[in-house]
Amino acid sequence: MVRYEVTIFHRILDILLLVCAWSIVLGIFLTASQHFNIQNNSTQVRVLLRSPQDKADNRSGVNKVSQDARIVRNSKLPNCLIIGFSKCGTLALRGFLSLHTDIVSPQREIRYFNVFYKRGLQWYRNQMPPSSEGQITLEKTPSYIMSAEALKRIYQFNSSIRLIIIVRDPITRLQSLHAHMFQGMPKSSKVPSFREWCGGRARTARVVRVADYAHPVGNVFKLFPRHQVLVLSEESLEQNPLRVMREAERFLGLKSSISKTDFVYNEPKGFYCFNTSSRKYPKIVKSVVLNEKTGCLGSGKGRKHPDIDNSLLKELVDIIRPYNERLFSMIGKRFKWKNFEAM
Ligand SMILES: Nc1ncnc2c1ncn2[C@@H]1O[C@H](COP(=O)(O)OS(=O)(=O)O)[C@@H](OP(=O)(O)O)[C@H]1O
Repeated sequence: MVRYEVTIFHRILDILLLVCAWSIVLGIFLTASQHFNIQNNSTQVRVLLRSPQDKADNRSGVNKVSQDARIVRNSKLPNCLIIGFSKCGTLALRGFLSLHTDIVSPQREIRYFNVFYKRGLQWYRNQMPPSSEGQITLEKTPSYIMSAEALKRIYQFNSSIRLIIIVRDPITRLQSLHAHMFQGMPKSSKVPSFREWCGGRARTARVVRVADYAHPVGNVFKLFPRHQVLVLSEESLEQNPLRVMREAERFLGLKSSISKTDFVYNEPKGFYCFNTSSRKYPKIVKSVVLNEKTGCLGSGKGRKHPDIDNSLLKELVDIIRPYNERLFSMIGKRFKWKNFEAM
């Protein structure tokens, strides 16, 4: 009886050992096949980019649709951000930079660091266009600079990221904002005049919220070293986009690839627009919302600004000038702003 029980016990032990051994073999097999699959996938992506045409297409961002779907895995998180300021030419700046063969950029403002942060980094990455090794991924959300919290998040995300800031004559920025908020509203709606909108007795506080660049730029400099931050002006971008592109290329450590034939001055629009016959134009059409026929940014850019009477102008200059001076001493350069030069 005892012998019989011992035999049964040995049989059960044998079965258990056999099961264990099979589990180990199966485990090894599954890990190996997974590993093989990953290797295989990345090889697939690399092989896709191997032919000279593929490489050229990918560098210029002109990927065929069928390839796009597969290369999308290759999207990278941004290593350069345009963080502000709204109404200061941020779209033109991002668009013109997208002319560079080594820069890719999503079409929309992603607002990850201030609005959609909870969606996580994988979501943020998924918003980026595909890029090849060595290309810079550039995202622009002009409201980042107005949030100290967003700036901290950017620092935590990548403390060596490159940041671009663009500013503009603050009084023109006020006019631009007014036009943005009220132009195209139905005649029946009560639109405040520019003077009313600038505020009555509470004018200073109202105006300073828009016109003080020094405070938000100071928040950037509290976190990031100066050499990682480029401050540009809308006026230079508007008058000489090529010169601004050269400055940005140097800042990003890129060889110059944007040329004067990439832009054309469009008389009716009153701005430089993309040259529709440039070989880079198909890439631009994918990354910037524009009028495809003219190559100019849409009607939301270059609106007619409200007039300012002389007494209001003088008042605004007196309020704003000290803030400009703070900005200039902080960034170590001055911008010639016509509203302030004249007074
Ligand atoms: N090349 C070119 N084409 C069109 N517009 C140009 C260009 N360069 C600079 N700008 C100026 O850009 C201003 C809009 O700024 P943003 O793009 O930063 O606006 S936004 O915050 O994204 O809404 C816009 O302001 P408004 O003129 O007040 O509409 C333009 O003056």
